[in-house]
Amino acid sequence: MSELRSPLTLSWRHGVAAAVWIGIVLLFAGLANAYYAGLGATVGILALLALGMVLVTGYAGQFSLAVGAFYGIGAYGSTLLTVKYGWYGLVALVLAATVAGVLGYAIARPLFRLRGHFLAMATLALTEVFYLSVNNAGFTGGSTGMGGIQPLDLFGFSLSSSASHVVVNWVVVGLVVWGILTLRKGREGRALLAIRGHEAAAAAAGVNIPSAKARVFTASAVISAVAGSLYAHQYLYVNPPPFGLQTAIDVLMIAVLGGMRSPWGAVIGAIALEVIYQGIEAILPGLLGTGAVGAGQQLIIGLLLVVILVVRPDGIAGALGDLIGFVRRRLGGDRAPEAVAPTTTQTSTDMRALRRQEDEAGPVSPGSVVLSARGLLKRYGGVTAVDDVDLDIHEGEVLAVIGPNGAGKSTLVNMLSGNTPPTAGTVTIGNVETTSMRAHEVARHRLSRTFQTPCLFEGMDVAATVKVGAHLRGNVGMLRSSIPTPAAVREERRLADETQAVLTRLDLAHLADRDAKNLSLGQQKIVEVARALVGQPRLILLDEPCAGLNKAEKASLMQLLRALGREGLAVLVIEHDMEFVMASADRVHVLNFGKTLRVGTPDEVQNDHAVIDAYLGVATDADEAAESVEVTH
Ligand SMILES: Nc1ncnc2c1ncn2[C@@H]1O[C@H](COP(=O)(O)OP(=O)(O)OP(=O)(O)O)[C@@H](O)[C@H]1O
Repeated sequence: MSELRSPLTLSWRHGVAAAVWIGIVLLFAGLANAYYAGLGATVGILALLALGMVLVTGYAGQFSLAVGAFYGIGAYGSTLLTVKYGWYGLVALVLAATVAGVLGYAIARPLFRLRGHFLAMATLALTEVFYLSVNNAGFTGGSTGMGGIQPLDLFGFSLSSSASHVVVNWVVVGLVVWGILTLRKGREGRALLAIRGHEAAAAAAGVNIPSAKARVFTASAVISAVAGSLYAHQYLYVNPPPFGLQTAIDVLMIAVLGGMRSPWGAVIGAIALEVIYQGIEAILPGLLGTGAVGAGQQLIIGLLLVVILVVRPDGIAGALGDLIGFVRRRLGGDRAPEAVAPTTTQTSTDMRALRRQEDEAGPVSPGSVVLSARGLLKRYGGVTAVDDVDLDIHEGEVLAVIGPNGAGKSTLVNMLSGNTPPTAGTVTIGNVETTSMRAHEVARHRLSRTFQTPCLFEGMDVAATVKVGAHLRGNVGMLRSSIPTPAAVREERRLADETQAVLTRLDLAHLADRDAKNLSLGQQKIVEVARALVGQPRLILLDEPCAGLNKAEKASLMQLLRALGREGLAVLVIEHDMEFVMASADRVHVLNFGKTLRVGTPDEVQNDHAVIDAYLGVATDADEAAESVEVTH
């Protein structure tokens, strides 16, 4: 269902879901004997650890194995505070989780400069460092560990039975699942998914990537520490092994098995792994003898993971999600989503005639300079991609940047938007110099952009993809959108309305709940334009928006750009389609080998011999070149 139609809200359905959850937990706690209740409580702790991994790895796409360290901080923190200093258990739990959160936040910035397997190695090293530290430190009891921990006391009610552990652990799991599901519907959750999908596009939408990664890592550290604290109060004894590499690997197995992209994956994975272990323990001794259990478990789980990774990388939760979708469609009589043909209300495709109509609709009168670039230079080693370019974009103006392949057009736009730092030169937006700002900081000056290759986000529908562009139109943070507070709900409604307005304007409303990645290239390009517009920019940069568009769609886009200009927006468009450029632009900036070749009106440029020679091709006369309808590269 579209994110627009399934908004962030607090309804009676949440109450029913909570009642069902608690009912199942109480039923299990009441029916299970002490052995199975203990097992159930431990599975709850593992589910919590996997939920932390879902946040960092599944949502934000950052592969972290630091879970062992924060789990241990929670367990040892609670133990030290309660056993050595006599603190009240709940207060110790909160303090241990706070310490884990603060530590997580402090190390996140340097840590997330790393990517991929370097990040995985560094986070695994954190777990190992923690393990070695507690294993060798005297005050933690070294390899012997520490005992004497008392059961958690919940306002006079001692949680000493296995049944009470089940209830507490699974209520905490339920709260975290709800928080993570809710987070996904708000601006912070969307920002995380956008980071996972395409960092440059997320930054261009105004997402502060280092800060978002640090916050999600902090949240994950806190969840892991709470799990550690619950572990300590359940087992009443801590020693180093549960907080080492093996736990990090077990939690990874749970997340992979259940599915990393959904909090349900963590719950399903934790239960499934335990059921598989129990099944192997029950069946294997009869077949191969008791000695085969250990190796058999490793082998079967390993094979299962390989199969899951190959067949269903989104795990059991992903497969179940598809099954539920299928059943719902069958019951509702819906058909599976089909490819949607490009649609447009545009009937005429004669761009010159349309331009005349647009000019009659109201003249575009360029206002003050919105963006000014001076002496922009970009070198990549020996290649000078952009060479001493000056450029001004005015309010209400459509400026086209054209030039042969490799002329430096995309590099120029990347420097204007903060995606690429210039080697020399300055960029000023309004009165503010933005030269050395990063993309998310430049976006705050109401600059939006699209990319040459559409940058969409895995698993997001069109509505949510577009809503990412409204990131800077809201300010609700991670905690408030996980709860969700009335302010968060109000903000989401406003963002949904603004998104709906842009979708309607761009003829995309009927695609709102389609997976954006499944659309045609042309539709994906328009979705990107919508994402850029929903942020209500004063300057929009479009990198080859016509690629993949049919004639009618190009004509619609051309009319849209003219209309945006009339509304006072400054538009910079890179395009190879000359018919589109000549019809939509007020001025054309021609680049060749990184240098400015000519700046002028469409008429001036298309009659310029230097431009014809360099870009439009050696023509016998200017008119012939002007007639060159489409230049493809
Ligand atoms: N990250 C990079 N590292 C090295 N060279 C680069 C990099 N990005 C661009 N270049 C080089 O800079 C020059 C300009 O590239 P750019 O992509 O800006 O051109 P363009 O005009 O946008 O081309 P096209 O129309 O094909 O998109 C090219 O020679 C390109 O190979």
